[in-house]
Amino acid sequence: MKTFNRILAFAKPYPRFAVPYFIFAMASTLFGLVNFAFLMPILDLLFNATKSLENLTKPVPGFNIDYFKGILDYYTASLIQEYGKSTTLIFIALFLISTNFLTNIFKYFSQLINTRLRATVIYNMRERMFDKVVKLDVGYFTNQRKGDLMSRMTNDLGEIENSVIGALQVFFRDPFNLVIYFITLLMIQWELMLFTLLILPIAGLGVSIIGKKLKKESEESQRSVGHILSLIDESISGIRIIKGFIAEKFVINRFNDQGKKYADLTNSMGNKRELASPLTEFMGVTIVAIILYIGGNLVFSGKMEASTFFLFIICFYKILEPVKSLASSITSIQRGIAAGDRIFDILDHPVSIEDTPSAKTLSAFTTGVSLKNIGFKYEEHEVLKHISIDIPKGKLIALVGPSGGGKSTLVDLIPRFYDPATGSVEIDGVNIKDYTLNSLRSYIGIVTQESILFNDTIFNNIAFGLPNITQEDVERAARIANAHEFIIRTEKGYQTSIGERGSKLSGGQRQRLSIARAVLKNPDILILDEATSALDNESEKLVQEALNYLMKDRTSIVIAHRLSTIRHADMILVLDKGQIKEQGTHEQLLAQEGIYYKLHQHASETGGMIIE
Ligand SMILES: Nc1ncnc2c1ncn2[C@@H]1O[C@H](COP(=O)(O)OP(=O)(O)OP(=O)(O)O)[C@@H](O)[C@H]1O
Repeated sequence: MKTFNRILAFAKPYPRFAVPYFIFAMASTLFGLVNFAFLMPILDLLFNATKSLENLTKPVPGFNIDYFKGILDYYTASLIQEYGKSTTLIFIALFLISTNFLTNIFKYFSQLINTRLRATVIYNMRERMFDKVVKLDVGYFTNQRKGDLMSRMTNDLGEIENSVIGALQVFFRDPFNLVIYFITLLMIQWELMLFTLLILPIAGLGVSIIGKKLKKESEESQRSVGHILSLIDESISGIRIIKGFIAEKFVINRFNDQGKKYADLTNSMGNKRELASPLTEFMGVTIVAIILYIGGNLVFSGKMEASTFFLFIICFYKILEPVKSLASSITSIQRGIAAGDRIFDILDHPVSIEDTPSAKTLSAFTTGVSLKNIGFKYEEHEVLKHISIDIPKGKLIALVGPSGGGKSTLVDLIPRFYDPATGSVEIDGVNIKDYTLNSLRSYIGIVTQESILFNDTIFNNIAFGLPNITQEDVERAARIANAHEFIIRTEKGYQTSIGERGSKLSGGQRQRLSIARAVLKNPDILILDEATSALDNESEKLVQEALNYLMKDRTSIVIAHRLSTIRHADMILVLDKGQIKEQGTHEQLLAQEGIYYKLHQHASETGGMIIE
């Protein structure tokens, strides 16, 4: 129930939906009831049971069925006396049509409110989820979580849209209908009504058992969708490797296994879900049969009029409808709640890297960045140990070392993608945790090994996230990054869309766009993870030139793979197994004939790239 309430809370403030909905639903039900009431005089007319006006007096007002029936009898008799039976039938039929029209028009209005409620809740939930996902710590996003996250943001929300909000409609509308019909039935024949009231809960029991089973299966099935999405994502992004390794059969089998699991679950859930409605209907009809027997005998013995009994039966049927939909809602809501739980799992996930209450704005960078006795673990895996580095402003620091040595982890600590377990990162002597994240990151530019581009225009990829950027600004950055020439040769220039992850561009072009983005941001501190894949000579030259410009006069920390970059570095740090093993300039390190010396030897033989 807690999850249900939390989902509902996305519709706040409630009165904007509840008040108009209540008015329309009430009007619709009341007109529906009046509509049925007109069936009584029609039946009396057809069966020739209408009393004549002389035998009738205007009924005394009161809140009971006799009064309403008395009124109908009285006016029907008056109409018959004045216009004859056939014309009276037309009148009543016209009343029937008008009340039915009103019933449906109000029903339609109430549906409109529901539709808006549904759209609002889903819109708000999706927005809140995306907001949260973007704010989650970098460490949250592992590969297996990607598909799961996508599944929660699409399927689980869809599930909520279909089940919970659908059920909400039923929960709002049907209890109200039920009460009105119950009151009417009580007014018609309370003994008969009390009897039915006793039997109805038995019908509900089976349904609630089905609902509980469904919730468990539903959780499993949503997890399974997450796996399926991960597999699709992995296979599409890795299609070259799959084909290259002739691994199609392997991935197809893996996918089919997961698909089969999901199909079995869907099947089993469908079997249970579909049982709810026929089960209640069957129970309902059994009860109607009993009522028919008891009520019929009341009519035979003259204790109840045939038309009144008819109204009772119709009202009872009317009750079955909401009971049935309430029953199926109880089952479908279980799936929605399972989906809701998965969504709240994300919304409630703690974010550990955020501004402290006393965080200040970093407003100037004057002396340098220092890492003081840093230690870091990924869960239990110790990755960095006792790292201390001073990076004076304006210097270029190259990080080299074997793969898995901890280079990427180390640079991730500077923009606070992770916080160190021990020690501190300081800017101008102040722990970066004392600065606001936004101000800290506004001083840092990042160029990653794989160019991270988005499915948007070239302009938007370069101006990415920066406010008030003009065409001139973007062009200037692109020229500096050696990208302008190729951009203007594309179909729509800066307005050309580059496809998903920049798939319509070459590797070198992608790199130059990421460099242009960093040039435009003009950060004081640059973190650069040099691409390891070699480009052709021409492209390599263009990229290198662009990088050289980008690093000029900045404080740069480079995970370096190119000897040319490393040679220019003011200081080279050799990181191995999480520790700084060697430190110095190119010449100093070569003279030591240690790890750097070996890496350099190897790189010289393989064409200038230090790649382990
Ligand atoms: N998200 C993570 N969760 C758990 N362990 C991780 C994670 N990221 C990296 N590691 C581990 O931390 C160690 C250091 O990884 P890191 O990526 O920092 O090394 P690196 O020197 O940058 O390597 P490379 O040059 O290959 O990129 C590795 O042993 C790696 O397996």
